[in-house]
Amino acid sequence: MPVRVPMRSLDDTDPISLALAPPQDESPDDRQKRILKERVAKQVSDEIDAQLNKERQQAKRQSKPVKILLLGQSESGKSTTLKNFQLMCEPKAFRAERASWRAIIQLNVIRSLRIILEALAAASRSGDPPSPRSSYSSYSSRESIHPDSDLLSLRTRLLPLLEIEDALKRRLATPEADHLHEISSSSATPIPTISTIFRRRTNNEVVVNSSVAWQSAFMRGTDGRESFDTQNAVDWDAEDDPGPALHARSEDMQRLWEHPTVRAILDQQGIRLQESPGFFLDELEVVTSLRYVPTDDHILRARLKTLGVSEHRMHLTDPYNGITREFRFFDVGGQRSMVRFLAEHIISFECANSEDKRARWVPYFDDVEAIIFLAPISAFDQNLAEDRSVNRLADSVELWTAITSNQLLQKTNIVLFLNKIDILQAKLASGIRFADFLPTYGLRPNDYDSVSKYLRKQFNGIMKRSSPSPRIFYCHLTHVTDPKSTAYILAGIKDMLMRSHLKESRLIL
Ligand SMILES: Nc1nc2c(ncn2[C@@H]2O[C@H](COP(=O)(O)OP(=O)(O)OP(=O)(O)O)[C@@H](O)[C@H]2O)c(=O)[nH]1
Ligand SMILES: [Mg+2]
Repeated sequence: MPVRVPMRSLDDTDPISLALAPPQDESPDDRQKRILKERVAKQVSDEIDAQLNKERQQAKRQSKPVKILLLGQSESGKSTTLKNFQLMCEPKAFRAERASWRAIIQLNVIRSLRIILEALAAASRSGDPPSPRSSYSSYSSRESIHPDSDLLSLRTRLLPLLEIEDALKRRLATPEADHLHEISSSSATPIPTISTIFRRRTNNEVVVNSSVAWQSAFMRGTDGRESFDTQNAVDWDAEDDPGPALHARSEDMQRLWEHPTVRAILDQQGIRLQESPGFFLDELEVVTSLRYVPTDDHILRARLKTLGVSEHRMHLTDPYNGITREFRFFDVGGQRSMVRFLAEHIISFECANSEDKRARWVPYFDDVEAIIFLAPISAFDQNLAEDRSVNRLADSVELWTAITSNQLLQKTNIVLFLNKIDILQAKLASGIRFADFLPTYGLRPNDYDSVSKYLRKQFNGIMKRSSPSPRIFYCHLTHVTDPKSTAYILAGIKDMLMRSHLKESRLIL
């Protein structure tokens, strides 16, 4: 016969319920008092919840989006900083774009290959070596080196790969991408851009206006689930996928890159590929593997030049009070004319005579909460691609002066990133002398600590002298392709902006 076990309610065994249960010998009077006390406590708790809710709603209604402008010359790291923000705050969205970045990295590899093949062609031609061809060149005249027949046949085998560049660019320019742009510009705030989607070479670079959904051209249709984060996002069977062709020639490319004569020719022509953006030749085996999907690190290092201004919106939550705020980032393509135009006309009083342009642009830059200004301090020995007579560091200094002296921006927080410190360290360690390019540096030591300290002081001095009213000097020495150190800095900036924005909205004192 089965034994009957007395039934116990779940609450009888739950230690929390047991602890909160009234004493067993509670008198009717005590019970009355307890119930009253509990009612009062619940009322207070409900009132606090309602107040918090009200504050959140009020914050939502009252607060305008936090607008952040990313400024700096081309290749200073603005888009990479934005990618870091995305990686930190919206990692799922960041990783959803892996398939698209795979295509950009393939373009970057082909670009490096083209530079090498062109250098070989130049070296094999008798006569004078070529003149410097990029801002990464500092041609030093020496006796020319000629590629041997083995190298020339390697070159012949690799030449057809250059056609991949055109195929990828054709995909970037799919009708779908154009269509998506139309949708985005009619449903969200349209940004006046120089062009919608752009696929031409500027200084041998592919340029895309990243406000356009160019990414869709390389992603397999998906419903936005986790699959984005996996190999599923890549359409491995796409007919025009360059992956198999790159894989088939991977060993040849590695042989080319590691060939001592190639290194000598590049060196002679002053081409320092390792320092150039989108450099992946040291990882050819990985990036040309058949099922290659970029890592976070690769995405940060991929190079895609920004054209015009692109707007990115993110919703960030303040961990202290749970209030979510919209952040709008304006990534201003660093082409010289664009940045200067912005600095000198759009966001200044001087544009009184160009009312029309001002009216069109000001809504985007009005009420800018903060500017993140990037100066790539490793570029002290390079000249601008747009104007060979201008040193890149001097250009950054000039731009910094224009921004910090701008009347309209006098209340705007400006955060300075002295960026690309990894390249600066490597350059100084290799013996390149800072004082050779900046004579005022004088006889100070040619090491990273001294140079970075000196530059920090110079940028601070300029801000102090040129700012219309005193402001705090926020400055970070950054290496924005390193997500860990960058996340730490960006988290601090995010908190600062949340706080100052709340203060302005009078939501905190
Ligand atoms: N080694 C190194 N590379 C960096 C660093 N910051 C950016 N880069 C690389 O430099 C290249 C240019 O960076 P971007 O973020 O595209 O530069 P940008 O300022 O947006 O340039 P534009 O779009 O032309 O205005 C990319 O390939 C980045 O990965 C850095 O701190 N160290
Ligand atoms: Mg950019």
